[in-house]
Amino acid sequence: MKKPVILINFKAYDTSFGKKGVEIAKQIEKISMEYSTEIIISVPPTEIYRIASEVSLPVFAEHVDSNSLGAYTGSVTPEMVKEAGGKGTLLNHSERRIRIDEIAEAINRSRKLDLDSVVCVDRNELVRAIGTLKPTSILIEPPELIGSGISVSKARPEVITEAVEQIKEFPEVMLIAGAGITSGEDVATAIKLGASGIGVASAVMKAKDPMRVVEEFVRSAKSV
Ligand SMILES: O=C[C@H](O)COP(=O)(O)O
Repeated sequence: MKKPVILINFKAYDTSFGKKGVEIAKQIEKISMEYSTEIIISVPPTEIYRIASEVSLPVFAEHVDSNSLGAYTGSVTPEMVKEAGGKGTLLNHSERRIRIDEIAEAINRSRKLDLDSVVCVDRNELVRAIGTLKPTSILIEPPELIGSGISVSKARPEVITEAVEQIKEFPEVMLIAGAGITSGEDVATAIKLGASGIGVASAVMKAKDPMRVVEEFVRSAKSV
């Protein structure tokens, strides 16, 4: 993962899958190329293969299961993500919590497969505990701000600065901030507060013109 990290989580909006999902991914790819900036997208499991085949962006899973291969109906494992063309995974998103032992197992399996892991936490108290597991990155998101349009950068800047302090114990782990990121200013503020980048969903996936939004985010991230 490269700084500034811009991670766009597709979630499960009506724009997140099928032709619309591919279309948004292609628009994001255009901006990524134009600005020579890596943009990571995390997509639903059904879309990993399709989107990874259509664009050159790093495609992440929104979640993986940590069970081993075998008789586990419905599971999506790191091995499957890798085979589908994925480059990494989100873990423990507020909308998809998993246990700490599952997080640890998923990080280790991902690492062995050369997949990046981005572990979401909802509060500063968890940064150290997750940092010791050495994921590629920790994404801190106060849950009450997710999807609110009120950004963590403006409403809870102390969450970012505290997490940035705590992550210093783990120099190989990056700290990303998310929740309610809506404007270029939100992106720039998060980075100025010390974050390595941002995670975002609704401002892009629900936008009338996602390209315009992504372009504004990238320009702001690069301007800091
Ligand atoms: O994974 C992304 C986060 O949950 C942020 O979502 P949001 O940008 O809609 O607030």
